[in-house]
Amino acid sequence: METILVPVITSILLILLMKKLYFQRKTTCYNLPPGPWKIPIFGSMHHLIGEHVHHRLRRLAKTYGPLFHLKLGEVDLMVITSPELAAESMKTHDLSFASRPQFMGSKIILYNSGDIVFAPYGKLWAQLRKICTIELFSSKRVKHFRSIMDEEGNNLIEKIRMADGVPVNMTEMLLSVANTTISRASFGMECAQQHKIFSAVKDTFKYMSGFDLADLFPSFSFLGEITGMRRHLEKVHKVLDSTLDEVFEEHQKKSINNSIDYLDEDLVDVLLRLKKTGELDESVTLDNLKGVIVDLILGGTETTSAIMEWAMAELVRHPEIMRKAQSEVREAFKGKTKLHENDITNLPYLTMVIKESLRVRPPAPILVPRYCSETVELGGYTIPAGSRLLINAWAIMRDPKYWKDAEAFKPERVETDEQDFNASRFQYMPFGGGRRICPGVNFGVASIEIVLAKLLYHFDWELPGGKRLEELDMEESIGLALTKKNPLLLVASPHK
Ligand code: HEM
Repeated sequence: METILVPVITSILLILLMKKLYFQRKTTCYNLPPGPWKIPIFGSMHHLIGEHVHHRLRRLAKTYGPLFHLKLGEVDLMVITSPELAAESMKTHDLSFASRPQFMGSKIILYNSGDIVFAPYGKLWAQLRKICTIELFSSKRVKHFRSIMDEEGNNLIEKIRMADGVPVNMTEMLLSVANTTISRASFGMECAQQHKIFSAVKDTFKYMSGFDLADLFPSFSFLGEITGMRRHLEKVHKVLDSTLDEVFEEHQKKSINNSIDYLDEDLVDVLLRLKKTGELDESVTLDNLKGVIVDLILGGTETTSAIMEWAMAELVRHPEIMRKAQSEVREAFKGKTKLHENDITNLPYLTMVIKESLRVRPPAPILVPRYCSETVELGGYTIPAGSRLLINAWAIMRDPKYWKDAEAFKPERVETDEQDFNASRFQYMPFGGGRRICPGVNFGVASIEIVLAKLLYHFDWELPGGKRLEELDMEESIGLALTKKNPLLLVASPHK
């Protein structure tokens, strides 16, 4: 019976899809950017198979130019691979591209995309974004959170010390530091539900890329049913939602019994205070606040740990650069038994190492997709309303047209090239750009800086088992962020 059902269902599906796509095609006739050849129904999907999407998209840009078009099922996807066009989309036409596409994952997990990352451009997004800028990541608050980063950095140093020369799994340890830092900033010191929440979030990110069948054929929502995606997401959402409810309730109870000082507030406290004091628009619900917390975990954990991991791998591969970075830190803090975060403010060479790591290994290589809300002209082509836009920041930041010796890891280049985090020149934009630029830049960079400074100050580093530097594999894997495929194992010897 099953053997008959599968081809029957597939055929019905194909007929329905063809009919729909045929009628769609007849109604539109735009001057679209060029793109590779397509097959019926699936369009250019087959061009994305075989390697990581940022690599594949760079290869396609070499043939079709800095703005090309992919038809992926029902979706028109535009891909930008030049700073000029990135600026056009994020500056000149910032408003037209300020929205996000709506994915099944973001709708189910993030309260109908009622969070910051996936909210369509509009009133809700503006409210949540304002909370981020004024409250969650204000310089005062980030300064306060630096003490959490400091403590977590010290705990890491102790763990590595205890390994006593046995190779340590830096990948695992750095992720744990990033997770604990975000957890403490969000929920406070003790959060019994932390692991449940983090593992539920981890369970969902693979459905947020927009490349799932249900997201490429959005008007055929039953595809989510057939592939099992909807069921899985709903199950995870239920666990995540009820656990976040518990955390919010506990915080609410705590705030009724005690008044909490500004600097003792964790991020859940801040969100609840804003809700209680009526500083938020009435349309902002508790679900939106839970969505914000999920965003902080999604956006602020693996991105930060990935860059610390890549930076350590690059430093170990380049002993000259490692020596220079270590000399800077060791000279600055000579004689101290412990580095305090207050001291870690003026380390220009370390900042260069971080900026260069973000250039060669941006944690979000194709940023976060944008949605075109009105038809615009871009680079001499028409981008129809409803198209999705990807900016291949990874390819732009490795383009030899803009970067000398582009593939090489050279922190010194930061002295001559402008690499600011605000993407004022769109050759460098690890945090995106325009009005949806990452709001967690200061938080992220502070944690990376504090942890790396401590690692470099306290230890000398080498590969285990007498491995040669060239043997350190730098293979990539893409999950929530661009990470090393294989864990980074290093031997640490305490610096006397
Ligand atoms: C090295 C660390 C990080 C990198 C490379 C990074 C990168 C990015 C990128 C590329 C975007 C999309 C920007 C765009 O569309 O133009 C983004 C958005 C976002 N990031 Fe980050 N991020 C980092 C750390 C953080 C941290 C620590 C947090 C919070 C704890 C955070 C929260 C967010 C949020 C909420 C958004 C959505 C903004 C919006 O849509 O308005 N990120 N990030």
